[in-house]
Amino acid sequence: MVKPKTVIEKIWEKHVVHKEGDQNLLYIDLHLVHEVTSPQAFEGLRLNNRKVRRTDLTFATMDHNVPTYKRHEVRDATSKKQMDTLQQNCQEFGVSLADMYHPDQGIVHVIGPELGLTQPGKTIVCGDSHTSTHGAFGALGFGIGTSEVEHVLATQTVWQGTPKTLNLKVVGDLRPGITAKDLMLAIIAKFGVGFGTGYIVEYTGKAIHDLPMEGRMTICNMSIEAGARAGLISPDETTVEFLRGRRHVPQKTADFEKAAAEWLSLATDEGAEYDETLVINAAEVEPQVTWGTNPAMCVPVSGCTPRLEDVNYDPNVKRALEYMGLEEGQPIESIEVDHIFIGSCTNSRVRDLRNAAEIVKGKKLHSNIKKAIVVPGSFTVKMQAEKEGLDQIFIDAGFEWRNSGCSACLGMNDDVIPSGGRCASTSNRNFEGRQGNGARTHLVSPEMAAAAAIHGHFIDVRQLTGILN
Ligand SMILES: CC(C)[C@H](C(=O)O)[C@@H](O)C(=O)O
Ligand code: SF4
Repeated sequence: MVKPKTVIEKIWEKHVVHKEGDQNLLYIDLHLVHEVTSPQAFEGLRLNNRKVRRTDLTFATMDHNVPTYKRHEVRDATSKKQMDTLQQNCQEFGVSLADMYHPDQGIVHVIGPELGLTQPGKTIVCGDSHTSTHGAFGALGFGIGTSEVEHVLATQTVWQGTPKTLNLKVVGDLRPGITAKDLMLAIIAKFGVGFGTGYIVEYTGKAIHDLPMEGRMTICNMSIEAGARAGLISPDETTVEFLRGRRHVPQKTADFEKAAAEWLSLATDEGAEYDETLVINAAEVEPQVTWGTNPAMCVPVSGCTPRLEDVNYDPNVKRALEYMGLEEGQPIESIEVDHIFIGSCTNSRVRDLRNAAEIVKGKKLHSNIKKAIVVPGSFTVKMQAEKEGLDQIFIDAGFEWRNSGCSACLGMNDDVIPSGGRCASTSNRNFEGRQGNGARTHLVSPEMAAAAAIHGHFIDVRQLTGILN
């Protein structure tokens, strides 16, 4: 009998082209490039007189630094330089680029799946930690450093240590009104920011496979916040249907069906073993809100910030509460916010925007809110959302409707939260200073961000939708 295998083992084995001890040289099927982590890599090629080995497997976009308000107004000199450099490098090395005016432009982890570049079974790298997002498709997506970006550009391979595998098993069903973001925040809150260290995580269980691709991307995206090397979900019919008809998948029906059959065969076999298994019950998950400065500092919206005596006077908790300007034991619902950010590679796809718009529709921003922005993950998302009239729903409520990019997810462009500002954010990181010096970030789902926008403080969105009274 053939030994049952996980999707991780199946993809891994197909891509190891050379081994030295514990180190494996992996062939890379797709290399995504952005302006921040590529300049030195291209410079390295230039100095060594090398070419990009597979320009056909390399795609670049501008996302981190692009202005989302007025496209042509790049105020920051470093941002401008990085974008100009990417433009020149792509031209010189023959790499296709979606620059900030290109219809395919968007956050690198949004456009890969959107264009059908991301496919099951592929090894995908990018000089960006959230490359794990692509794992939603049953692909192995790794974030790599700039020197590795150079290595992949030159050789289309990368060195990786042999991974350990972890089964993050989600039992039970998510209750109505609970999102993939809540589930992932609850997973990190339960198992900690280090549970994935050294592992490639596969998310399994019915609740995971019931999620649409957007929700799966939200889950896999945040694997990195738990220290995982990658996170993925076995491909299934939902994966196949999402990809059907996209630009880079086989176009003829017969060819697509053949590819789809191969993709489905990659799913983890019944009885396959993992190095480690963790279990969470989806039915216990409530809407989540982070109160601290890492994603595990998170509680249900009905909860409170920790009491110091309950956490042994943990200095990290104390410091986080201080930075966040919160009291110990403070009810989450009493926390008032003044900024709202709906966007980032975690939650900026059309479905995310639709879900937020549903909450906002016909309402107005609360007077506590100084600024609320909606930043579509890509130009394509923006166009689709506008076609559906979502932009108008947000604008009527008092939100700003922006152009696509990473925006206020990180303080690398003009969209920063001011010092002392408190933001309900749909992004993935709440580190000190992440959204700007002294800015305070609370990670939530798009629905919860929308609810906070209307009420000026955190509130269980299920109260607004009639799921809870
Ligand atoms: C700028 C880039 C290297 C960085 C990353 O790797 O994740 C960014 O995308 C982030 O989210 O902090
Ligand atoms: S949206 Fe945020 S997390 Fe995603 S790639 Fe951009 S900066 Fe990184």
